[in-house]
Amino acid sequence: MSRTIRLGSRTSKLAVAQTEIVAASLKEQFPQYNFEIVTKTTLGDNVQNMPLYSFGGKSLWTSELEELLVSTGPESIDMIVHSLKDVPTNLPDEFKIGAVLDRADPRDALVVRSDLAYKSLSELPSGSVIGTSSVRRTAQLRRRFPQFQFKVVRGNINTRLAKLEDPEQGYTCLILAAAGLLRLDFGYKITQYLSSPDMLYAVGQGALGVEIKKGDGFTQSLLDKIRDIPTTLVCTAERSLMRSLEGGCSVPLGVESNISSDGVLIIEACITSVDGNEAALSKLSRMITTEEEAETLGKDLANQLLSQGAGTILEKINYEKLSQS
Ligand SMILES: NCc1[nH]cc(CCC(=O)O)c1CC(=O)O
Repeated sequence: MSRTIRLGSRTSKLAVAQTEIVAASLKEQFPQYNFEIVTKTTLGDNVQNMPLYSFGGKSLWTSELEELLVSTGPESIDMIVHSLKDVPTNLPDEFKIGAVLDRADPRDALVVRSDLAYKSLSELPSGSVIGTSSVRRTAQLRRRFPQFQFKVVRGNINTRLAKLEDPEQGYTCLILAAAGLLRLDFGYKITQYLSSPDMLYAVGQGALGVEIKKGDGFTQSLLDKIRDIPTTLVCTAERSLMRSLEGGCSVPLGVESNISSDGVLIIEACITSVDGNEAALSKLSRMITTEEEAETLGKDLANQLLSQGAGTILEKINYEKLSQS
C-alpha cells in the first residue's frame, strides 16, 4: 500500500478549498502517494461575536491543528494548510512554514449588496454601512471616506455574504479579500478591486502557507517541489516588516508589494490610526535574491515607517487596547 500524507485544514469551505489546491499540486508532483485532508475547528472559528483584537493570543487559527501536527495518534497530520495571512509571524518553536505557494490576487475587494446598483466606494452615498471587522480595513477607509459608517461582521465568507443580503442587518457592502472570494467562485460578486492609496492589503493576503514540524525532512522535501520562490521572497519581506512592528499585538498594517522578473521588490506600507486621522506611509524598493535579504528589507521598511510616525500611532493603539481589558 502506498504511503498516505495527511493535510490538516480548518473546517470552513475556503480552508478546505485551499487545502485541496495544495493536495492537488502535491499529487501532481508525487503521484505515488495518497494525500488525505483532515479538518478541525479552531478557536477563531468559534468566537464569532467579539472583535478579534480583544483576543490577546495570536494563534486563533493554528493551535488546534498544531496539536495534530505533534500528535502520534491516529489523528496525526503531516502539514497544515493556512491562509498565510492568518499565520502568526512568530510560530511556536517546534514549527515552521515549510512552503509558501503562488499567490492569488492579494487585493481587498468591495462587494455591494446585490439589490444596489453602486459599483465603487466613490459612488456609495454618505452614511453607507461598510461591513468589516478588520481594524486595518476600517482605519484605512475612515481616512479616505469619513462619510461612511462601519459595522463589524463576523463569520466565514459564506456567512458574511448571507448577512450582507439580509436587509435587517443593514449592510450596504462588505470588504473581503479577493482571493477568498475567487477561490470560492464568488468572483462575480466583486464590484471593485481596492488598491493604494485607498486600501493596502494585509501581510500575506492571498498566499497559502504550509506549516510543518521543524526537522520533518520528508514533508519538507515534498513541499520544496511546490513552493513558489518569488511569492516566498515577497511574503518573507512582508512578514518581517510586520514582525518588526508588532510588540505582541496585531497592528493595522497595510502593504502593496510587487516583485519584477529580475528580482526587484517594491513594497509600499502604511500604518493608520484606528480613527483614520493619522497615517504613516513608506515605500522601499531593492533587488532581492535570498530570504535573508527579504528579511532585511522588511526590517528596514519597518524602521522607515517608524521614522514617519508609525511608532506614536502604534503606542496609542496598544494603550487603547490595554485600557479595554
Ligand atoms: N480573516 C479571515 C480570512 N483569512 C483568509 C481570508 C481570505 C484569503 C486570504 O486572504 O488569503 C480571509 C477572509 C477575508 O479576509 O476576506
